[in-house]
Amino acid sequence: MADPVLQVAGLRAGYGLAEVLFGVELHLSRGEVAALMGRNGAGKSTTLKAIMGLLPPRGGSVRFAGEEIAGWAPFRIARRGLGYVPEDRRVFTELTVAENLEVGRRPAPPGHPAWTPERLFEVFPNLAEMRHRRAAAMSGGEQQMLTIARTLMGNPEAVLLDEPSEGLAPVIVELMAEAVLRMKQEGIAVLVSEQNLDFAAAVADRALILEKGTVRWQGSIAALEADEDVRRAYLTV
Ligand SMILES: Nc1ncnc2c1ncn2[C@@H]1O[C@H](COP(=O)(O)OP(=O)(O)OP(=O)(O)O)[C@@H](O)[C@H]1O
Repeated sequence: MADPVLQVAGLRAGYGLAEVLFGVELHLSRGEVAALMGRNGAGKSTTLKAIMGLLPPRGGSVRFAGEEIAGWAPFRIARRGLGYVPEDRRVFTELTVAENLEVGRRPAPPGHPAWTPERLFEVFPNLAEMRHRRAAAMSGGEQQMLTIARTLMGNPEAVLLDEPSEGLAPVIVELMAEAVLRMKQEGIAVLVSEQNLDFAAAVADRALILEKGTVRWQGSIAALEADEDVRRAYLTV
């Protein structure tokens, strides 16, 4: 396994009395895109929230860039270099696109070129056209793009992306896929929760399939595409 930036072992989490994750095991290598797949309710969002500290892990280990981060507060994890883009867009609706980007600005680690709005506007050309528009006047897909761009302004080493393609128009889904590939080119590792195999195949090197809070299958996207039994057993087809 090539130098994992993120290594999760035996991760358990839940809500109140409900146990949802039963020992999730996964790793993400530097500069790799991996798709966390599985049906509704399998535990994809919960896994990302538990890694990010938004839901305190009840057990297990989360190592990020060589440090144990399980139990850390989310802001501290974000500052350490792990970005998180939730399913529900989190933009400041009263601020413009450019202002939203400034809110996310944090210094880059030594030796890494910092993201600037100009570089981000190359990755997200549709945002460039609306840089002075208030976020309230953007579509859901555009707001989702802006949330990703703002996360990149924090110069993360790795990003957790929760269901980026869900409910978006096909043309925006394509832009989203391009943005994820561009992040990979820039050396950012991405763990993307995704139900859509086409989107996963477009962006990811590898897939992990969750069912009932544990990883049941993992392998290359090509292996997943070739294995109808696995897709039928664990994915919505
Ligand atoms: N805030 C919450 N309180 C209680 N139970 C929750 C909460 N959020 C999620 N769950 C439960 O945890 C389980 C896993 O949900 P999770 O959202 O992680 O699944 P998912 O794989 O991301 O699916 P989806 O695509 O539906 O988001 C489900 O049974 C869900 O009902």
